[in-house]
Amino acid sequence: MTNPRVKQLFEASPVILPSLLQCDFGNLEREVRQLEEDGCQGLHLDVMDGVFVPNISYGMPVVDAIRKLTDLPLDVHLMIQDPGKYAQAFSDAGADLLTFHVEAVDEIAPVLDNVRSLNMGTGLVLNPGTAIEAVTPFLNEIDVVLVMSVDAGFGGQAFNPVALDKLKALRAIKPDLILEIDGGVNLETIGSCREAGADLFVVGSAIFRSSDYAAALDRLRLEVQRHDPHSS
Ligand SMILES: O=C(CO)[C@@H](O)[C@H](O)COP(=O)(O)O
Ligand SMILES: [Co+2]
Repeated sequence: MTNPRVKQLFEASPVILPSLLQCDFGNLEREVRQLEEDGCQGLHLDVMDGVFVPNISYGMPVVDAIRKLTDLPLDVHLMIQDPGKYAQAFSDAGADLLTFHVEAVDEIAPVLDNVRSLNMGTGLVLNPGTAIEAVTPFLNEIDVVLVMSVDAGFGGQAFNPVALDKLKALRAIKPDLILEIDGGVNLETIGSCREAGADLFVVGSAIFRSSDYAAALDRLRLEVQRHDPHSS
């Protein structure tokens, strides 16, 4: 891994990554500063195109604006058709780690090559209905598998435990793989995600629906610690 911010993010794991989808975009700078002050070590940015998923969020200009506000690693989750077409633009906008859905491409390998050649970390994403066999042929070529615990497209959905079996299976296949979980991760579900092997925890509602982000983050971090599979 040569991208220094991605290296920094992985070295800090286990890490909670706030998903900005539900932040106050009218006060983006204040939101980012608050998360920095609260000790966040990376940000998760959800890009939706209204085609691959039935929702539209934001694109390169917002990633670029966030890049100008912070040096934190930016984990960009592409929920778009034809992600390879936009890899250069997201690199230019300041993405550090670029993940895309296996369901969104016909041929995975050329898109991975493209992302890697742009010096971003690379990751493949699996929706709850997609089996891990869709990513297993690529595990030596990627940095992260992002396991969705909701169908991609919206924040605030309920956690689907099918993700836990996938995390466990992937961890068993490749013990040093970085595993990310996204969707419905909250105080009730984050412990089981850690036990199943997750390193990066994307959290939207459980932070942004709280009036005190710092307290919400502290409770989540404590729960991750309590369920660390490496501690006795
Ligand atoms: O990728 C997505 C949704 O498609 C996410 O990153 C959500 O934004 C997470 O939000 P919560 O499920 O934690 O509310
Ligand atoms: Co996401």
